[in-house]
Order: sequence, then structure tokens, then C-alpha cells
Amino acid sequence: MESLGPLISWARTRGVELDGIAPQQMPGRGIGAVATRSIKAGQVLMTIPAGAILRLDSVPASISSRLPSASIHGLLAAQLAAGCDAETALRRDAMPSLQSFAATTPLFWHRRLRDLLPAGARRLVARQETALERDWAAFHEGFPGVARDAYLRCWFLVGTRAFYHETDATLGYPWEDRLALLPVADMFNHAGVPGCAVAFSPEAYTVTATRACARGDEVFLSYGEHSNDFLLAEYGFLLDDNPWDTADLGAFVLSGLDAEQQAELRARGFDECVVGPGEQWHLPDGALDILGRHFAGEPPRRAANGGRQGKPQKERVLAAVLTRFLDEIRDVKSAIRAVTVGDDAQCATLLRRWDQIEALVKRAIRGVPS
Ligand SMILES: C[S@@+](CC[C@H](N)C(=O)[O-])C[C@H]1O[C@@H](n2cnc3c(N)ncnc32)[C@H](O)[C@@H]1O
Repeated sequence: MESLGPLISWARTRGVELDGIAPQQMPGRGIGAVATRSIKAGQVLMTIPAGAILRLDSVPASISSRLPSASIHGLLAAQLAAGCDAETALRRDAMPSLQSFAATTPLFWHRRLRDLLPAGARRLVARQETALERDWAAFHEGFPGVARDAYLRCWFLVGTRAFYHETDATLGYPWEDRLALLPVADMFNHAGVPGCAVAFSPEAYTVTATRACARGDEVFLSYGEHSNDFLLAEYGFLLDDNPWDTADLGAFVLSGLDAEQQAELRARGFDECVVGPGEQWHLPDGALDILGRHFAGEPPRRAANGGRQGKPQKERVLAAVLTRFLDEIRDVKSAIRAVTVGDDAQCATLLRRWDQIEALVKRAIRGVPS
């Protein structure tokens, strides 16, 4: 990425204000926002007037008319990729390269590594791929002269840097597509417990400190209460200490059952199976009989002993599912160590993610009353 200097100078001419923070290179996190002096809770750190924002109604007709059914994500990416004006070039040049995404973003990983992602992340990456290919196909038809890599970079820039933007116009789009790009404010890195918060009105976005911080501290924003599967798939990083992290065992629970058992489990209310700090098990009572037989060797339930299907059995079943999942994690980690595709950093990221899931599951087992 180029220096943010020229972008900040331009942004100031459009009314963007920074007070007490500045961009700085942070080890392992690219650029982040760092306090240039001590900051008090409640202090406004940044103001971004609506006129400086790249948003649905600022995409020129020369671009939107060629993409009649594009998502907002697709339109913003198109403007970044195909816009020839000096302002668009300035925004684009201040943002990271495609190579920096390719290294960390699972969508770019070899298929065999992607298959070793946890199920939750795998699902998100598959959904991301569908959306990207749909947007690229539409863009390529409208702008055949722009190379795929150039578009890919812009599409990921929007996906990893846009802010939620709700207006009368964006309300017509799905909520996750109500996006806008804010110059310079996209330098904030994410933390599960952030140091500032964003608010927006029709006139401006405002970033305000939510707690005091000392000069030299990085000031983090929250991108949302996301699990590490989400952060990895969507943003290409993991947090070591993520209060919102969860492990999704749903696919694992279903994978050992035949189609009939899976259908029966779903019919009995089994939808998802998630563990994490403060996360309650979502195993419906109706599913315990099937899971008990499969995971804990429980005998089939008979009407006469229905009274035995109380709490103790539920806990035995939970502990058995979790313990079997630990075996699965051990096998996946061995498979990752044995792969001959991808690079060391990608394998290390995968192993780190499975270590985090293993820790979550072990904590959940300790929390199951014996
Ligand atoms: C909105 S940008 C933040 C600015 C970015 N660091 C940069 O250099 O331009 C989001 C991207 O920053 C990185 N990032 C954000 N928070 C991070 C964190 N806590 N740890 C590591 N990388 C992070 C990820 O690459 C993510 O896709």
C-alpha cells in the first residue's frame, strides 16, 4: 500500500477531520489508527462528511447504467476498478494490493486447504465465491477491458473496508449489502473489545472514543461481534482473544449420520450446534435420542423408560459429542500437517484456527456437569 498522506490531504479538503489519531504501520495488522496523544472517553476522533463518502448514490451513471442489477458491493467495486477520475485513483492507490489479500484470504487458498477449514468458515468462503463470481460476470460484461485481477482487488477492498450505510436508497438492498467506503476511516483495525465506536447521520459519520487510551496505543474499532471463522473468511485474520468466538459442530454432528437420520434430526428441531464462551447448546431435546445412540452408545428410547431421558442423559450426550469432535480435530490437524499444497503461513493459520476450536471445545467439556 502507498502512504495515506496524499489521501489524508485530499480528505481534509472534503471536510474529513482527524483529532488525536494517525495511521501507523502495525506489525501483523497492516496500517492501524494510533493515538497521537492521550485520549479521553467521549472524544470525537474522526468526522467524515457525507460528501467524502463513496456510496450508492455517488456511483456515476456511466458505471451504474452498465450494471443494471448489481449489488451495492458490485457497484462500489466497479467504481474503484473502472473509475478513471483523479479522486477514485487516489482512493484506490491508498489501499492494499491484491497480493496482500491472496496471502491471507482463504478464497485464494488451494482447494485442498480450503477443504480443511472449519465448516463455518468453509460455508462463508463458498458463499463469498458465489457472490464474487456473480459480480465479476456482470462487471466483465459491462467493462470487458478491465482485467479480472484488478476487479478482484477492488471487490475485496470493498468487502474488507466498507462501513454499514443505511439510507432510503440502500434500504432496498439486503442489510449486508448496505455498504459505503469512508476515506481514511478504513484504517481502523478490529478488536473484540474496541476503543471507539462509529455513528452515522445523513450528514456525517463520527468515530468517538469509548474509553481512554494513552499516546501510542492503537485504537481499535469493532467490525461486529464476529467469530474467528467469520473474521478469517471475510477479513483474512484471526484474533487470539476473541470474546465472540464460537465453534460450529453442526456439520460434524450430521456428517456421521445417514440421510434418513439427518432428516429425522432436522425434523426434531436440530438446526445448529454451536459452542463458545457464554454460548448455550442448541441441541433440542427431540434430537437427544438419535445423538445419544450415535455418539454415546445409548440404547434406543422406549416409552416405558421415557422418564430416564432427563438432564443426566442430555449431559452425557453433550460430553460424548464434544469428545468425538476432539478426535475429529486431531485428525484434521494431522491432515493439515501432511498437505503438500499452499504455503507455510496458510497452514499455520489453519492449525491456529483448529487450536482455537480445540480450546473452545475443551472448555465446553469442562463446563458440562458430570
Ligand atoms: C478496514 S481494514 C483495516 C486497515 C488495514 N490494516 C490496512 O492496512 O489497510 C481491514 C483489514 O485490516 C486487517 N485487520 C484488521 N484488524 C486486524 C486485526 N485485529 N489483526 C490482524 N489484521 C487485522 C485485515 O487484513 C482486514 O482485512
